[in-house]
Amino acid sequence: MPPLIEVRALVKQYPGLRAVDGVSFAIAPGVCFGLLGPNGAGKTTTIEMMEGISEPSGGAILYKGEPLGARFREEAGIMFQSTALQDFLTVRECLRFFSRLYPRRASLDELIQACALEEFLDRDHRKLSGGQRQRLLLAVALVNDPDIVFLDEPTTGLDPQARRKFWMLVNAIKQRGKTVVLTTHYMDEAYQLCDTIAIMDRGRIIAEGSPDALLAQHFDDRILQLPLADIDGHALPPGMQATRRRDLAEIPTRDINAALGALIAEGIPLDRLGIRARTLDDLFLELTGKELREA
Ligand SMILES: Nc1ncnc2c1ncn2[C@@H]1O[C@H](COP(=O)(O)OP(=O)(O)OP(=O)(O)O)[C@@H](O)[C@H]1O
Repeated sequence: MPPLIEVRALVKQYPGLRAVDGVSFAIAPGVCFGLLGPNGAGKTTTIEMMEGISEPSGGAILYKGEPLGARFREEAGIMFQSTALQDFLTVRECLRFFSRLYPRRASLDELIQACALEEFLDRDHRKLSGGQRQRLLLAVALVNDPDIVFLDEPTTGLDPQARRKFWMLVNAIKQRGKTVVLTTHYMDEAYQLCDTIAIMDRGRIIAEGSPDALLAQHFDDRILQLPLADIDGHALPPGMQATRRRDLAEIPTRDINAALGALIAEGIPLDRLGIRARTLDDLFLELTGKELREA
C-alpha cells in the first residue's frame, strides 16, 4: 500500500543546533505511528514540519504522494496546545468555532460522545481538568473528520487514570481507520497505542519497527527482580550480573530454570521474586546508554 505520508531526509537547522538531522520514514494509511524519544530528541520539531506549521531546512514531506498543500490541510487534524483556544468560550462554542473553519465536518454530537465531553459542554474551557482539556483538544483536532491526526505528547502531565482514558479514545480513532502520528516520551503509551515506532535521539532515528518486533530483535532474555535487601550479604552465582533499579536488583537471564536453581543454591530467598519482560525503556537504554526518562 502506498504511504499516506512520507518524510524524506528531513532536516531542521537552528542556529548552532541541527534539531532534526536527516530523518526518513513512511506511514501507511490506518497505522498509529509513534515518534519516541527523550526531551530534546527532535520529536516536536519533526511533527511540526509534518503538520506544515514549521518549514524544513532540508528534505521533503509528501502527503498522498504530493507536497503538503490544500488537500493536506483539509484532511489533517492537529491536536493544538491549549493556548490555541480563545478565552471565554465554552466547550460547545470551541467545537462550533473550529468546525466552521472546514468544508468537511464530523458530526459534533458524535464527537462530543466519542471524546466524552457531554458533562461539561457549557463550561468555560479554562475551567476543565487536564484530562478533560486534552479530550476537548482531541475533539477539536477531529472536527474536520480528518484522515490523519497528529498528537504531540498528548498525555504529558495527566494522571494515570486520565492517560488510560485518553488511550481508549485514541484506540477508538484508530478503529475508525484514521492514521495517527503520535509523539511521546512515555514508552508504555507508545507500546499501548502504536503499530510502528521510530525511536529518536539527538535528531536522528536510531530504531524503527513494531514495538514487539524491535524488542524481539534486540532481546532474548527475561529480567529477574529481587529486593536489594534479599540479595544483601549473598554472592551472586557466577555469570549473573545485577543492575539496580530503585530498591530492586535486576538480573537478566536467558534460562530462568537454571538461574532460579543457582539463586536457591546460594541461599537467596525467592519469596519476593518478580520476572518481567523487556520493555521499550530497556531498548532505549541498550541503544543509547541513556534512560529514556532522565534525558
Ligand atoms: N525555535 C527553536 N530555536 C532553537 N532551538 C530550538 C527551537 N525549538 C526547539 N529547539 C531545540 O531543538 C531540540 C529539539 O527540540 P524538540 O522540541 O523537537 O524536542 P522533543 O523531542 O520534542 O522534546 P520534548 O519531549 O521536550 O518536547 C532541542 O534541543 C530544543 O531546545
